[in-house]
Amino acid sequence: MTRRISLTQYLIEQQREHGQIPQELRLLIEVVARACKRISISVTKGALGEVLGTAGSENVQGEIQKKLDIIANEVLIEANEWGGHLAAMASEEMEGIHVVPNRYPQGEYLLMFDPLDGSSNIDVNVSIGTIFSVLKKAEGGKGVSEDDFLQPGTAQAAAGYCVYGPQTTLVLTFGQGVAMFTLDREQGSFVLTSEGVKIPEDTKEFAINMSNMRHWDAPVSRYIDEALAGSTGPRGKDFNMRWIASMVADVHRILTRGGVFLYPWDKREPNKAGKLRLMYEANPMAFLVEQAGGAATNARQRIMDLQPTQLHERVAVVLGSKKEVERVTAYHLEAGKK
Ligand SMILES: O=P(O)(O)OC[C@H]1O[C@](O)(COP(=O)(O)O)[C@@H](O)[C@@H]1O
Ligand SMILES: [Mg+2]
Ligand SMILES: [Mg+2]
Repeated sequence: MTRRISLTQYLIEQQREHGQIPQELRLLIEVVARACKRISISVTKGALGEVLGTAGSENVQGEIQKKLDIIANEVLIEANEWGGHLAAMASEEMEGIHVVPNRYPQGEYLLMFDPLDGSSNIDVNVSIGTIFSVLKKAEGGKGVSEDDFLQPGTAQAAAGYCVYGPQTTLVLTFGQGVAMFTLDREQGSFVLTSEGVKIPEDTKEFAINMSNMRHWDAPVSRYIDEALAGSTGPRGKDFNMRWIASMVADVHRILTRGGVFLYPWDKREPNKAGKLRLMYEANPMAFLVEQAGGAATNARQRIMDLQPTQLHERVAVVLGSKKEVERVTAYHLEAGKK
């Protein structure tokens, strides 16, 4: 039975008793959690809060922005910029970095986020979320620039997400395991509901957008064909499929009961490494999944080892139950081509 302590208590415990997190980082996570609470309130209001629908603008990736994409981005920036823990922020929804204005105290951390993940699910009342990753600015050097953000996932000081579903759940790692907190709406606080989260090594459940099948690379088709062949095929067991189309909700299911998630490179846009973003989606999720005993690759290499070359870099993603991720990766390495 998990101890029912608040997020604040948990963080203080990590800081004081286990010496795992510096005070600045603890306070930063508290602010992010507060912002997620505010986003959760907006999400829950739905049509009543006039937060549904498109905003009539495009983000830097050329994607139509939903009202909630913009609201969530603003909430995260406003909540974090005056706290004194950050040097700068970067978001999927903004072209350049957002440097903490001079009027506020400057900190040494860098915060990256996908303010609203699963945008296509907002209007249809399906789970969506916020994904975030924290890096530390390298010591020395004046000011802060985009280059400071270009650190591999292994450098993350913390990562997490908040999923806005039937429950609002905050999931966190500082590199010492994964903890989950459920929002108690009456108390207005996140309460620890699961510690030492572990993803089973084996699974019988995969998540992939099957409508892209004709565009897949041969190793992806091989893996899915074998799974679909079920108990009479080479895998000797029946597989189930799930695709929520909110990475945050698909990863939450995998952290909860196992499974494998794939958003592979495909032939639609051959020059694009993948659909998902390395800094705002893949790295934080890879950190969480590895901390829960799973694995995360771009179908060839460990995601967290990749050296980013640009803020909005895309990447192919295979993550979840370790043995399945190893299998998909091995099929790609065997094939030896993209
Ligand atoms: O439309 P598709 O191909 O199902 O893609 C769904 C994927 O796109 C995403 O929605 C991309 O994230 P955003 O909504 O933040 O742009 C992922 O959450 C999800 O896994
Ligand atoms: Mg996203
Ligand atoms: Mg998004």
